[in-house]
Amino acid sequence: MNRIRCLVFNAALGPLDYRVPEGVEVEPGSVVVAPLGPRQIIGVVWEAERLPATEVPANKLRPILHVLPVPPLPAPLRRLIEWCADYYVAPLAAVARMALSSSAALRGGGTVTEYRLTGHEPARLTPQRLQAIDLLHDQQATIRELAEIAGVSEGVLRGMVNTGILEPVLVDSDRPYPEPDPHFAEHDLSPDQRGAADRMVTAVKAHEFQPFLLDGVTGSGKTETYFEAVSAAIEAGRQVLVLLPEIALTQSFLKRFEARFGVAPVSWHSSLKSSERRRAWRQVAFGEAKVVVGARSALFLPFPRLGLIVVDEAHEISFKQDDGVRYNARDVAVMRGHFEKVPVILASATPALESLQMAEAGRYERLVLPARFGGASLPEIHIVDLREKQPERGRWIAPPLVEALKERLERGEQSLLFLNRRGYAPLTLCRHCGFRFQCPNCSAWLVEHRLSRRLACHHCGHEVPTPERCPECGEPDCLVACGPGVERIADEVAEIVPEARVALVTSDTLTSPAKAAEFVEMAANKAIDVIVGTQLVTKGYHFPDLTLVGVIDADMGLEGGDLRAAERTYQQIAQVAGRAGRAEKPGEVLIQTRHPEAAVIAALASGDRDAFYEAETEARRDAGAPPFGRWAAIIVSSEDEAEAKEAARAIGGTRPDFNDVMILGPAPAPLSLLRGRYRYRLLINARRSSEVQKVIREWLEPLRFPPGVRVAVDIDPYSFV
Ligand SMILES: Nc1ncnc2c1ncn2[C@@H]1O[C@H](COP(=O)(O)OP(=O)(O)OP(=O)(O)O)[C@@H](O)[C@H]1O
Ligand SMILES: [Zn+2]
Repeated sequence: MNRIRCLVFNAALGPLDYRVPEGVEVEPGSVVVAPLGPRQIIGVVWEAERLPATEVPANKLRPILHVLPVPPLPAPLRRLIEWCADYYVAPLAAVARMALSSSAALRGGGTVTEYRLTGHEPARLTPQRLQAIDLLHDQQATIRELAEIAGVSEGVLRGMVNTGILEPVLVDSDRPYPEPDPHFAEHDLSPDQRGAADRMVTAVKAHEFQPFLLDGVTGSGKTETYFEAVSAAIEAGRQVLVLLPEIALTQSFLKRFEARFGVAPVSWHSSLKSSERRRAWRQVAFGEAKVVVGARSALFLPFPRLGLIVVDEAHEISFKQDDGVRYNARDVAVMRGHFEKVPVILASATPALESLQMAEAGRYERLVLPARFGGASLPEIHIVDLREKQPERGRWIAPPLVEALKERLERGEQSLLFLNRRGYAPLTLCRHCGFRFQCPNCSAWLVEHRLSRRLACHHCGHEVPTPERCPECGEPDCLVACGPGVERIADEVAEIVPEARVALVTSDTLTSPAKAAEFVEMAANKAIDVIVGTQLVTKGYHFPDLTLVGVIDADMGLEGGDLRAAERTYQQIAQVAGRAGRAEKPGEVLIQTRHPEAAVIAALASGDRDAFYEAETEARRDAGAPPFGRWAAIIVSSEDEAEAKEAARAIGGTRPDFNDVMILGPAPAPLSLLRGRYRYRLLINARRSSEVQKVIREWLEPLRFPPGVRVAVDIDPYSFV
């Protein structure tokens, strides 16, 4: 058989058939280069019977040009790609592209030239060269990447190579990673940890699909416990994938992994240099990289010998991708485990209701760690009713929290204040004329960032310098900040306890893995007294001297009114509370709220997680919401408002009529303008058993739209804006 079918990476084309020239070997999964008109395209050989296409007569078939020097995408990964395309109503090629995530890796191994400082510094330097020298310490990368880091042109750097300030280094992109040693530093596990670990290890050894919900309170040692399963997989000669929700968490994970296994694992995330990406992808594909820790995109790496998947902090919503292929990495991880026939561990102290429900139904095995490791107790939780205990005018920290902060400082212990809002203030207006700063590309207010003296949109990244005068009425010094952001809270802390060393931790300050590492280092060495942070500091971290957690505004997350608002609030506050008192010294948590009577606040105060989840489960059941019913969204957008509206109306006008499917809209999306595109949404609610995907596919397939219109389908949406 020398006819092959290829999945090609061109949005406008379906699968194409080609001929395999004499002497060339391909198999399903092979990555090939094929001609398309005068151009060349990359394709993946696929089983023809699984990928219908129009048959081309044999004499018209063009031969493929060559096979790329990488192993074929393994069959379980091909099945996963098909499943994702089908489940998330996405083009197969768009999903497959996520597996071929390093184009350099596809071209083969070989060497890359990178550059680094030599230490030689001429006496006279241009300002640009000085800037480059300042910023390139400890960096080694290609000229293009260094230019980005240093903020100078590639020409400047080339000049520096010529004068010996920078030197070339040849890097072999196929050099292997050091191997983790499963027995490097084994820990004695507590009886609860042992019980859970044994179950997971048995499943790893049996090499069978088994999802586990590792449900352990904060500080119970979930990481140490699943490390046992990782160890068993390495020993069995298999590869392991650990998914983390954020790059910021990777740093402390790398350290802990190294302490247990002797070397750091291979990491995979969006800020890898291209040479690191190429090396990691190839080492994974050849089965050489043993343990990979990564963000959700690591899920599509071509592991040939996977033995275990771990999803840590599995409840995190950042596992949901909200553009391109809109998938949920937690769910896709379970499916990959299914196709690979390996166990999948979902670890969390605050599991998603969906995951608990799967455990209830017997589909996941629930392993419980009911207590903190080493005898530490869970922190005491107190509610601060803001209606009775008001902060001073223009302040946000109420007297009980002020007192607690001062006390910690006197005792030399650390505090953490949590507010999930970046910047100084969420809204800025003119005192004189009432003008409000709005994003030109989005229906959203600009957020003041005082540290960088800018007003920024948190949706599209649009930024302007904070003006001296109101752009509307021209008054000078008339801008007022409304409401708090973390920067404002940090200022307030500095006023309350001026001697305290305050660290602001948000995605604006922890901008790289190196910055994250620096923060962890400082906090662990007690060079920080008070941490003020967004959701970035709520999970994963383990600082033994941190004994006070203050939640500035527990009501904030409840305002949006979205399906998961209460659950998310519970998770966020329980996680941040879980940072307190993790070692010998007991922890205390103060939660500021105007609604102490709200079910979620009451549950947090009493620590009665089960009651909260039960009530929430009943509410979801009544509403036909997940996991009992299905939601899906269709989002229509265009830069032209009328065009978007017309397309949404056309979709609405052909809505199918089913008894068990309810279709709402089209209506302008709550965020009706985003990144310059006008948006309309339709929401679909269906009973669990009905096939929402099939309904949507058949509904949208016959419709045609102008080229400027985008129609996105979001199955199991998390975002309702
Ligand atoms: N068996 C053990 N031997 C030694 N140290 C342990 C053991 N189990 C846990 N620890 C230590 O206890 C601390 C808390 O454990 P870990 O961070 O794994 O908890 P966790 O359950 O992941 O918490 P969270 O969900 O809050 O992130 C860590 O410093 C960890 O190294
Ligand atoms: Zn914007």
